[in-house]
Amino acid sequence: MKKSLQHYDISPITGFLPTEPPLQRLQNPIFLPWEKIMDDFHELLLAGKLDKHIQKLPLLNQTRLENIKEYRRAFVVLSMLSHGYIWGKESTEKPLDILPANLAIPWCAIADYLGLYPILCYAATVLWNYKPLDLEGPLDLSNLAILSTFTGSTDEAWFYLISTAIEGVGAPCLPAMMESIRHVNTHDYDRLIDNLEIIHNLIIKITATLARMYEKCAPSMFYKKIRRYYSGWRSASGVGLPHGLIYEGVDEIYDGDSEYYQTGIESEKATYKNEQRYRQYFGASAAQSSLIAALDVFFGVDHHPCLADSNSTNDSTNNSSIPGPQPSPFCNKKKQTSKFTRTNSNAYLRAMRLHMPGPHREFLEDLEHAANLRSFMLEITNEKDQQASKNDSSLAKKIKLLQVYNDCLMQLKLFRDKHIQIVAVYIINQAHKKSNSTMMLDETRHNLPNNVIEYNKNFQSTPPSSQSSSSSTFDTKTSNGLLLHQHNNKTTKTRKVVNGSGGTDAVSFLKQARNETLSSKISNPATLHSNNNLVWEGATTVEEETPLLLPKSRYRSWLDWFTA
Ligand code: HEM
Repeated sequence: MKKSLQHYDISPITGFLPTEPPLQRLQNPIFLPWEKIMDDFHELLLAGKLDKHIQKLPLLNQTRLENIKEYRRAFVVLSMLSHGYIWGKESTEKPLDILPANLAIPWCAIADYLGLYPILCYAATVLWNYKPLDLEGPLDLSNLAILSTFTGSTDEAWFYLISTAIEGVGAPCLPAMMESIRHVNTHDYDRLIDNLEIIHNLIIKITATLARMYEKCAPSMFYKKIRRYYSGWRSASGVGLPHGLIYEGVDEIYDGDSEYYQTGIESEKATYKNEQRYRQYFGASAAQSSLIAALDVFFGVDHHPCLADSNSTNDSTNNSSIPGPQPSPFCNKKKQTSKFTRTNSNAYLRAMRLHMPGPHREFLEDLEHAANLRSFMLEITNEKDQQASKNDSSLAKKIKLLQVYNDCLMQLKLFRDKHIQIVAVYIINQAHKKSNSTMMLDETRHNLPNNVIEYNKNFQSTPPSSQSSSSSTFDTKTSNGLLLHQHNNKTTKTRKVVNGSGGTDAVSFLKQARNETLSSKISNPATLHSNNNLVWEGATTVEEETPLLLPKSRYRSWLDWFTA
């Protein structure tokens, strides 16, 4: 890459976390009214008085913020205040759909400055929301504290800090990626292998950090108390914001952001047309982590459209959550116009990039162009009919390189496996517990946890992706086990989809991302012949863990695997 990591606001030491710890408080007395509410934030939420205090806030002039650290702190504060204001209501009350101007105006301006949307995001909860206990200490769980939370609980702090620690632990991946790109260009196999091994070990540490989620964040606490606060206002009819949110004083007529608008399904586009003053944004999600996205781009993991992209225009007709071997024609068409689709034609993941700080998003876009590892791997493994002795050193290096490349993908896949287990425990199981107990959908519609959307043939609302669902579609969905619960009888057909914070059909989407990681592995093209010679026969991608030097006949194609 031509530009340095620093150009993208990335540190070789701290990665996407800022080089200096985030500001704990805005010191300029002008901003005291914001910080004062933050001082009593949990208490005000608990007492149900946050909205009254917010309504009395003066409109502060955000142009008095002086540097990036202040802008980031202000963004964290306004994100917390705004989400507290919208989602802090008693569960029986309908959320307000207008954000008052004293929050909306500065929040939008600050978001603009940071290259973000005015909505809570990963940067606000994870990247700019921690303090190291010891300034000289490591950025890991032994040395991190949180700055702001909604509930004041250790569970919520831990939930954010796991991601902060992942960013800290995984930070050295970034210089190693840059090095690797250079070594691909110079065909320096040894150094390339060294750097890939570094990344491989770091992904193992990332997964180990993720697995510590269970230690201090209780699933029920997460599900019942924490999660509601970081919901967005897109596809939010189930939680009482069918049109989204009006940012008072910002846009009397909102004409929509074209890129964001492109990810909308037809019905939402109509909402934009008729209710132009409403904005709709996805809520916060660790899917907005630039680190995990960078690993995908670097290794060339292709993400395809899926059912979970209920916001993608083509997906309304595609009920399969299994990725096709190639991006759909829709995506190829989009590739010519959108800069986000080179390896990533999944509308939700693309939309998540729009919720990353501007420079980090720019980094991913440039990395899309610079990433050369996968094409290099395919190039060398596709060299056909190279015959060499078993001890040929260049062939041995190629085999080693292929092995370490595949091992990295395997670790990324194991990260996703662990993540899916966590989602099952923290969301799916919790949603099922909850729905088995009490819920009467039609009477308490907005009390529904925002991740369970129940579609019933007799209700007016229809599933986003299957308005003409046939029973076979329902059957396919039911095969997801925990994810979907289907109940059929003569008069009603109901299905429950457990959605992610972004409104996606969570487990199908996550499994797809996991499978796409695995299917990026490249089979070893070298076959050991009876004359003790290795023959390099040209590779295909593989979908299962396969030891090197297996005869090619033992590899299964994606199609075979799927059919099986
Ligand atoms: C209790 C902990 C967690 C839960 C319940 C959870 C839940 C989810 C859900 C439901 C999704 C689907 C999309 C969405 O709704 O946004 C998702 C996506 C994602 N999450 Fe998490 N998550 C958790 C922790 C983490 C952590 C710590 C990371 C690491 C930084 C992470 C990284 C991702 C990524 C990268 C995606 C996009 C899909 C993919 O690339 O595989 N998550 N998560």
